[in-house]
Amino acid sequence: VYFYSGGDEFKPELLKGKRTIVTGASTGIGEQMAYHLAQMGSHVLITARTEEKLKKVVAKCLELGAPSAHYIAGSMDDMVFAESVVKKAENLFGGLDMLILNHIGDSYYNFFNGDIKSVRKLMEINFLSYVTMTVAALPMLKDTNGSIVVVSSIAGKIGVPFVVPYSATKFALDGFFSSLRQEFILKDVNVSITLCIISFINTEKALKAVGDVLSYPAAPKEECALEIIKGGVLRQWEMYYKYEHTRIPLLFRDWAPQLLSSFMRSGLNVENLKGSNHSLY
Ligand SMILES: NC(=O)C1=CN([C@@H]2O[C@H](COP(=O)(O)OP(=O)(O)OC[C@H]3O[C@@H](n4cnc5c(N)ncnc54)[C@H](OP(=O)(O)O)[C@@H]3O)[C@@H](O)[C@H]2O)C=CC1
Ligand SMILES: CC(C)CCC[C@@H](C)[C@H]1CC[C@H]2[C@@H]3C(=O)C=C4C[C@@H](O)CC[C@]4(C)[C@H]3CC[C@]12C
Repeated sequence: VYFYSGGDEFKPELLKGKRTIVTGASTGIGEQMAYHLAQMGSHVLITARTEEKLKKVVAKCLELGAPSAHYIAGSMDDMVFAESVVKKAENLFGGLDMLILNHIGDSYYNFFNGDIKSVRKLMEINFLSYVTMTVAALPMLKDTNGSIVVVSSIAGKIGVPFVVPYSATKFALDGFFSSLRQEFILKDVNVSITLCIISFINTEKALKAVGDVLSYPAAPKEECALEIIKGGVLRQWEMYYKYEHTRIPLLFRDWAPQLLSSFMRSGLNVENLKGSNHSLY
């Protein structure tokens, strides 16, 4: 099994001339994915809310060698907007090879505050918009035997404290896309789905959010972005980054969940949590 499954090798040429969408690409891992794709010669359409940042990312993509780079600004809590991103790709490129779903709405790193409205909103941004874009892009992806890449988290596989609503949206993605993958196989739909399980990454937002609470190393966003793209191109069902911070905890999850839980809690400095968000308890 090891030898026969390890045969595929990633080559940057595989992305030359491919037409891609990257969501949440104004900052963080999404921005880095856009740069990698540009360097490898892909056409990119990026999206997020902040137009000024998107403009700068597009300019850098063109500098790096993207044959074309465009942006569309808007918020993913609006499903009409989510759909319009896919339509824009159709108008610009006349087709699509890879849909990279990466954006997330703002979420706090603290005890669950009991605010249901914000849970619903996060579900719309982090989950429903992914579903909406997938449905809209499916006809084009079927034509090209393309790929869907869904960026999730180790917090979408294991219950981690202080990210209650966020974790729920990421678990939902696993349920939806892993089930959909099975149906694609049954229906001979040759569109790959790669679920990305990633651990703590050094993006500005993440470092700011966890502050002094986590004594845990953050991995580099540039490398993470490249590994996500590789996973998508190689049509892997799941990709893990960093390997040791995702695969090993996942091994413990099913066999020693309480040991894993206590290990996770032991690395936290709860007294350093920001503000007083403890109203529910
Ligand atoms: N960083 C980490 O430690 C980890 C990250 N991940 C996952 O990696 C992915 C990228 O994370 P990361 O790079 O850290 O995130 P960032 O916070 O750096 O970037 C989030 C992106 O989403 C955009 N965005 C935010 N709100 C909305 C909205 N309402 N509508 C549309 N776009 C929006 C932001 O741009 P704008 O504000 O302009 O809209 C930005 O481009 C996410 O799926 C995350 O869950 C997983 C595990 C760990
Ligand atoms: C399994 C254990 C051994 C390791 C636990 C690692 C924990 C502490 C890591 C793994 C996933 C990480 C979170 C994440 O996925 C995304 C974000 C969004 C960002 O905007 C703010 C930071 C946040 C909440 C990360 C916080 C730290 C988390 C919980």
